[in-house]
Amino acid sequence: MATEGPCNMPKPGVFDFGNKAKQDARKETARQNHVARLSSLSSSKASSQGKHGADEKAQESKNILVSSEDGITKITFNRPAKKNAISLQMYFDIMLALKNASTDNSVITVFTVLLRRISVMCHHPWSRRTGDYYSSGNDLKNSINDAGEIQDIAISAKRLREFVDCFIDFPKPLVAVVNGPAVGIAVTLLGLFDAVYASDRCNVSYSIHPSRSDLGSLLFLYVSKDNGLRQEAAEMLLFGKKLTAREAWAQGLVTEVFPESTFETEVWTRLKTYAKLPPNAMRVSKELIRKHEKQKLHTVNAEECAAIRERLPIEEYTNALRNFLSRKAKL
Ligand SMILES: CCCCCCCCCCC/C=C/C(=O)SCCNC(=O)CCNC(=O)[C@H](O)C(C)(C)COP(=O)(O)OP(=O)(O)OC[C@H]1O[C@@H](n2cnc3c(N)ncnc32)[C@H](O)[C@@H]1OP(=O)(O)O
Repeated sequence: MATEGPCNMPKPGVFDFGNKAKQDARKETARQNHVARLSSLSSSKASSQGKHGADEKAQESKNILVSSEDGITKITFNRPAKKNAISLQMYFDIMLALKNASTDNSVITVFTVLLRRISVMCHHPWSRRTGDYYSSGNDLKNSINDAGEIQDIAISAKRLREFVDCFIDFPKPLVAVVNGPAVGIAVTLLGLFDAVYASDRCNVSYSIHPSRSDLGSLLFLYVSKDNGLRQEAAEMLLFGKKLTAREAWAQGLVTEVFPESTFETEVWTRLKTYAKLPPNAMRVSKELIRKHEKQKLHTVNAEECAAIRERLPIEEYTNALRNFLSRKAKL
């Protein structure tokens, strides 16, 4: 049986587990391609990191834009057609952007989404509004290979651990400007920022269907703390309860909520002021503030990724993916 080249056989439905035995060879090739893809992304990351010095120009990337101005390095999600779902390439682009930002001349690093301009029938020729979503979380197609099979949870879990570690260890002030709903890992990461500014049109949710492969322990650590909010945190993580920006603020996941109409102006004015503060003092201060919890975060991250690798209920996960991909289920 051919194991390379285009597949002219009728394609089995996504996750159609019947009659797959004949396709073992092709599946193995697809698996190897997937691993090779992950490895090549990983090694291109390493080689680009070698090339990028502290002051070199920002990386070029379609779905993750990086720019630096007024002491602020901006890392911008730019995949609006997919609600800013984070593809494999984007994970690596973000890691590279963080690595570069940690040594560039900027004072603060900010995550945000690209603003889209839409034409509206009103006094102003253009009205500005944010893209739909801050991010819809992990791209659910990341763990599917060319043959439509669930693939390589182990390698993904390892990479995921490295990815989250980049946020835990980031040395400069890290700010999220959340001007749209956030889902899944995009919410988990919020707990690792030094400030999270949200517009009142944003909500956060953890995903109601089990396609979430992030098990939420990192986030629980943050939002539950000792502040008596353990049940509320568990409700979001276990049952996928969607929180408004204000509810997320009450849980300590958002620093401040702004009205959508003034969000951009207020937030960026503030950030530009912060970026004029003494950078070294901020770095040292961040190091001291985070020092004691860092080890705990690394431990929880490692445990979570090990649980993803060893204990993820594959059947529930594949069913949920199948339902999403066949448009039967959404958040
Ligand atoms: C360093 C390497 C690391 C390796 C990484 C391995 C990964 C490990 C796992 C990490 C743990 C993370 C967990 C999570 O983040 S779980 C959360 C995943 N997200 C979701 O479950 C959300 C799914 N999306 C939805 O429910 C809806 O799309 C949504 C409610 C967000 C919006 O609905 P709406 O009706 O407004 O829009 P559409 O559904 O029509 O979406 C428009 C297009 O966007 C595509 N889309 C949206 N979200 C995703 C997604 N998360 N993954 C993939 N694609 C997504 C959607 O399919 C539409 O595309 P088409 O127009 O082509 O159909």
